[in-house]
Amino acid sequence: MADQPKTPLLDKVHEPADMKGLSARDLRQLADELRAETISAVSVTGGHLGAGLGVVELTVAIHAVFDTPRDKLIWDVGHQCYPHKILTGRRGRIRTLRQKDGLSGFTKRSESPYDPFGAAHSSTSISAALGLAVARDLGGRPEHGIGDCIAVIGDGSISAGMAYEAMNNAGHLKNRMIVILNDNEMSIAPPVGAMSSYLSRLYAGSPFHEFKQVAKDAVRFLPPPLQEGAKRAKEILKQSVMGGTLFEQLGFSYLGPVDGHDLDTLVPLLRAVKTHAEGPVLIHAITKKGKGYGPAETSQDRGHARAKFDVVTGEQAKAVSNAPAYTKVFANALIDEAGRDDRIVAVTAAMPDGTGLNLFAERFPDRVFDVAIAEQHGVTFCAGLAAGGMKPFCTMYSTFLQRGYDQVVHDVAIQRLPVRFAIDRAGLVGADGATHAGSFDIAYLANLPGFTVMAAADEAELVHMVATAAAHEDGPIAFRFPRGEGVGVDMPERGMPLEIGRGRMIREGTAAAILSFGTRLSEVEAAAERLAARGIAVTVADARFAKPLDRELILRLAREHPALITIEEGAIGGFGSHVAQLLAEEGVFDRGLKYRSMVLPDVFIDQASPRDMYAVAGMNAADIEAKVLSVLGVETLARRG
Ligand SMILES: Cc1ncc(C[n+]2csc(CCOP(=O)(O)OP(=O)(O)O)c2C)c(N)n1
Ligand SMILES: CC(=O)[C@@H](O)[C@H](O)COP(=O)(O)O
Ligand SMILES: [Mg+2]
Repeated sequence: MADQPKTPLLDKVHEPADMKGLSARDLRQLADELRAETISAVSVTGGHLGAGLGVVELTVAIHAVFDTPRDKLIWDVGHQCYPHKILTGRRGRIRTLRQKDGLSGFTKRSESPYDPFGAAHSSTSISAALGLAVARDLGGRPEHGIGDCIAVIGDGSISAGMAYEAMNNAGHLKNRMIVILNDNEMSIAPPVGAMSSYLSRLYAGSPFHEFKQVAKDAVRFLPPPLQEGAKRAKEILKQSVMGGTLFEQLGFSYLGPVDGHDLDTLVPLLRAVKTHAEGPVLIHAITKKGKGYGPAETSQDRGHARAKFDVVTGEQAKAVSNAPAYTKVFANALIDEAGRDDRIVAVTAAMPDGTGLNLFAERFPDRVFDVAIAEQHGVTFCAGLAAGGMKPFCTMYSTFLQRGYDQVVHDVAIQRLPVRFAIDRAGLVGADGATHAGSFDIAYLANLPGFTVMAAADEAELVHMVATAAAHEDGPIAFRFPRGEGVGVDMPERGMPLEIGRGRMIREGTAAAILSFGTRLSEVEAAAERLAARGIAVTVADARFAKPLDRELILRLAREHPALITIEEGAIGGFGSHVAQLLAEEGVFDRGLKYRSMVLPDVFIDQASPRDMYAVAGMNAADIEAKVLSVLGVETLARRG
C-alpha cells in the first residue's frame, strides 16, 4: 500500500512530555521534521547551524527517554541547542533567535526550566552536571527536584582542561551522572590535538558495525515491547567491549561508540542507561556536523555559523559594509610584520578562522599554533615561546581570554615576558550577546604592572598597533579591536611603531575635552559635529594607550578645559578609572575639574545589533553629546534619537 501521508508530529509536540507515547517510527519522523524546522529557522535568523543539525537525533532521544526538566540536560557551549529549544516550548519564538528581545543563541537559565544551566563558553557542562548531581544526592531543595544530570559535550569542547578537571572529580565522587560525548570530528575548524586523534582511534578501532548489528539483531528476539528497551540495552551494555578507555580509567562506564543519528540504537541505549547506570557514565556518540543539509555537510566548517541564507541554494546574505573587517586588517598586518621578522609566531585556541590566523597559516604554516580549546594552556604556551626568544602573538577573543587570566598574571605579567595579546571582539559583539561581550579586558589587563594596553580607534590605527606590538620587547603588550568592519579610513602602506604612552589630538576646542580609548572615537567625532552645530566647540583626543597613560596629554586637557570626559568600550575599572586615579593623585579635582567617565553599564547586555547594544549602554553619538551638555549644564530639549 502506498505510504500514507504522514501526520505532522512536530505540531503536536509542545514539550517533551508530548513525546512519551511516540513509537520508534514516530520518533524518526519527528527528528526529520525537527531538522527541517531548524534549517528553516536559521535560514531566517542566521546563527549556529551545523552543530544543531548534528544533534537532532540525540535531542529527540534524550527528551523521549529522560524526564526533562526534572532530569537536567546541559548542552556544552549551547550553540547546538536550537532543536532543544524547539522541542521545549520555544518553537513559536525560534525565529527571534539572537535578536534584540529575542531568544538567546545559547542555553540560558532565565529563558526556560529546560535550560538548567547557561552556556556559550565551552567545556563547562560536565562540571555543572556534576554539581547538580551532587546537589541532588545531598538532598538539594525539594523544589529543585533533580533527577538525572546529563551533559552533552562535543569532541572539540572536551579538549579543554576544564573537562578533565570535571571528569577527574566525577570519577572520584562516583555520583551517578551521564556524559554524552558528541563526536563529529569537528571543532569550528577541523579538530586538533592528541585527544582528537584518540577519539578517532576509539571510533576506528571499535566493533562499531558489529555493534550496530548486535543492536539491530537484538530487536528480532525481543520479548514484548515493554521489555524492549531493557533487554536490548543490556545486550548493548554488555557489548561495550572497549575496556580500558581513557574515560574508564577516569572512573566512567564507557559506552560506544554508537551511531548518534540512529534512534533505534540511541533510544534503547539511553533507556538502559537510565535503568541500570550507577556512577558516572560516558556515551560516545558519533555524529555528523551539519547532518541532513547538503550546503552544511559539504562546507569546510560544516555550517558552524551562517548568516541568513536561501534554504534551497545555501547562499548566504552578504555583509553590506565595504570597509575591511578588523580581523582581516589584523591578519594582514601581522603577516606583513612576520615577513620581516621570523621570530613572530601566532597562537589561537581553536579559532583560526575567527581570528584571521587561517590567513597567517597560509603564509607561515610552521609559525602558527592551534592549541585547541585551551586558552589557559595557550597563554602559558606563549609565555614559554617568549621565554625562548620568540615573539608570540596570543590571538584570542576578549571574552575567551578570560579563561586564561591567571596565566596572564602568573606566567606572563609577573615574569614580564614579552607576549603580544591580539584581542579581537573587544567591546559589545552583537548576536552572541552577553556571554561573548569583550567588556572586561581593559580592566583586567591595565591593572597589571608592566603591561602595555592599547586600543585601536580605527583600522589604520590597528595596523600601527600590530607594528608597535611586534617591536615591543619590554614586557607584555595588548591591543584590542572590535568585531566587524572598520570605519573606512585611508590605510597606511605599512605599520609604524607608535611611541609608547602617547595619545594623539583629533580636534581642538575650548568648551570641554573628550578623551576616547578605542573605536568609540567615530561616535565621539559625530557628537563633536552635533555640538559644533550648537556652537559648542569641544576638543577630541585619541588616548591610544590605557597603560601607560599619556600623563602630559591628560593633564593638559584637564588644565585647558572646564570639563574632561573619557569613553571606552569596556566596563568600569578600565581606562577611565586609571585617568581618574591620575587626576586625583595630581590634585586636579581639587581645582574643580568636571570629570565624567563613559563606560559600559553595570549590567550584562543581551544580544542585539552592536549599535542597539551601545544604545542600551548609552554610548552612541547622541549619548556623548548629551553627556557633554549635561556636564556643561546646558539645558536641552528632549534628546533627539
Ligand atoms: C572557552 C571557549 N573557547 C572558544 C569557544 C568558541 N567555540 C565555540 S563552539 C567551538 C567548537 C566546539 O566544538 P565541539 O565541542 O566539537 O562542538 P561542535 O561545534 O562540533 O558541535 C568553539 C571553539 C568557546 N565557545 N568557548
Ligand atoms: C559559539 C561560539 O562561541 C563561536 O562560534 C562564536 O559565536 C564565534 O563568534 P564570531 O561569530 O564573532 O566569530
Ligand atoms: Mg565537534
